[in-house]
Amino acid sequence: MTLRELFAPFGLAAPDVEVRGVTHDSRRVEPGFVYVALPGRRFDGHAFVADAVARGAVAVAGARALSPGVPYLRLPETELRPALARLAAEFHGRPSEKLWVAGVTGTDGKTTTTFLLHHLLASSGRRTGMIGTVGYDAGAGLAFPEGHFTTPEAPEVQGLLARMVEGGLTHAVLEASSHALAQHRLDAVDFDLAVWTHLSPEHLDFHGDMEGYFRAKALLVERARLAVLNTACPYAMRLVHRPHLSYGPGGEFELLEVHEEAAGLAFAFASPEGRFETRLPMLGRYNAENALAALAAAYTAGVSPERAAAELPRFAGVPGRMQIVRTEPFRVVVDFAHTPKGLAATLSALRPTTEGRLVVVVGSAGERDPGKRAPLGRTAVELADLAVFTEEDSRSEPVEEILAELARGAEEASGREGKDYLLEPDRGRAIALAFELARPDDTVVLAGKGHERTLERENETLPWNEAALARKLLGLE
Ligand SMILES: CC(=O)N[C@H]1[C@@H](OP(=O)(O)OP(=O)(O)OC[C@H]2O[C@@H](n3ccc(=O)[nH]c3=O)[C@H](O)[C@@H]2O)O[C@H](CO)[C@@H](O)[C@@H]1O[C@H](C)C(=O)N[C@@H](C)C(=O)N[C@H](CCC(=O)O)C(=O)O
Ligand SMILES: Nc1ncnc2c1ncn2[C@@H]1O[C@H](COP(=O)(O)OP(=O)(O)OP(=O)(O)O)[C@@H](O)[C@H]1O
Repeated sequence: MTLRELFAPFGLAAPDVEVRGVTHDSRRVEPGFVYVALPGRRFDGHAFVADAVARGAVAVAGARALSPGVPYLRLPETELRPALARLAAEFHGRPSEKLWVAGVTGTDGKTTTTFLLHHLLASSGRRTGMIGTVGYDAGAGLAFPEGHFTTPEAPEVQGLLARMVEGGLTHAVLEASSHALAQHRLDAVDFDLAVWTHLSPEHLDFHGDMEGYFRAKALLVERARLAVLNTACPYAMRLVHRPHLSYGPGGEFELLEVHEEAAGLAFAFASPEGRFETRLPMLGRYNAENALAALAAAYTAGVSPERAAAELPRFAGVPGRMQIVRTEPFRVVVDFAHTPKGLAATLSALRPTTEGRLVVVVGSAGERDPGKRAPLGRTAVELADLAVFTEEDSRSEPVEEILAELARGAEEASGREGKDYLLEPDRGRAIALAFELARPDDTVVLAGKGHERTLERENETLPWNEAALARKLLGLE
């Protein structure tokens, strides 16, 4: 594509030079790129215009009075991010228009519902890609890029969608974070479907209040042709004026019975095509709700509830999210929970199907949110029977100090009797210790690392794969 073609819709005459990319980050500029300067919290992208041009940018977009020496698209500041999205989409040939695209939004459940929908579409013969917190799959299997977001910036989103189109994919499922929606990262994505899980207070520092948070999420529903809305979420019910299908109590898709078992969930659901029974190899009752959302979403793409019910038992799970490593003689689960609330949800979800004790291995990251350490320690001993406190990306902070904070929280726990926690700074040894101490019918939860592929220490970054390490220590591989 040439610069003339790319800038014409913005009313700027530009020469016929070939454009080779679009980016908002001067460090990623290569010869032939268009650089879009964005004002940020830490930097003002306009300060890097000269740098971008020196690296070979053939044009710049920005909001300030500048003479960069290459064609300059000057826009009001509020239009820069939307323009970044539009330029990236045009550069990549508007790939979302060639795909059936679903966006999944909500406070919790986005990753799980995205994976479930991807599974239902792919297993019923639709070549499907995915972009989300865990990573992306543009057709060649799941990739776990470092520093990956839930929803990447517009140039990455559009680039990945273009790879999907080139690879012959026909469907894509995207996690849509509220940050991404507010920051126009998904502006130029043509959504066929919006899936809404539920809304509860989060990220209010960014959005101001619940209303701002709701408005950001609502953008997805307003932009999509059709929505799948949760009847149990009052915020979703404010969007029923939009074309939609409902799931949840009284909805078109409804859970009829849910049984929690050691290796997963067995449930029945009502659908527009009748009642079906299925099994989901996932733990946690809320995952039946995520599955229901995915069943309704897949239905809108033409996957019958009968077919979907037959495919759910083959779901491989979400890497690092309540991932079952094995079930006997004691159960081992890897989960990403790394906040007090997340850990409480995970431990509470596992308790009903744990006949023996609940053992948790957990740590808290260095250089991040130190205030959560003591509450994490406290939650661990209040809701588990035994906690092993260990490292979790301690970075430049001494592990012992982080462990001391976790232990301090544990000591404050109500109803605590005696010593129900241990300290082992080395994560691998901590996991091995938990396995040594586990008895038949116990559940051992390895919390905090989930799908992540590195463990950060002061002077080294180790490759990490918690589920693989657990399997190795258990002699399973
Ligand atoms: C709070 C937030 O959303 N921050 C986003 C914001 O960062 P910022 O305002 O600090 O940007 P900045 O570092 O000041 O830089 C300003 C501009 O100068 C550019 N720059 C900077 C330095 C340089 O040498 N050259 C250069 O061009 C930057 O690329 C940027 O365009 O603008 C950046 C560029 O667009 C984003 O990458 C960055 O996301 C950061 C990484 C982030 O952590 N975002 C999180 C909060 C996020 O989006 N999370 C959601 C999930 C939330 C959830 O549900 O949990 C997600 O979708 O991942
Ligand atoms: N439907 C749901 N209702 C309430 N809580 C849920 C639901 N689904 C998931 N959760 C909780 O949220 C946690 C994260 O789930 P998931 O990864 O699917 O959400 P997410 O919205 O994608 O968050 P992230 O982007 O951080 O991964 C789960 O471990 C569970 O505790």
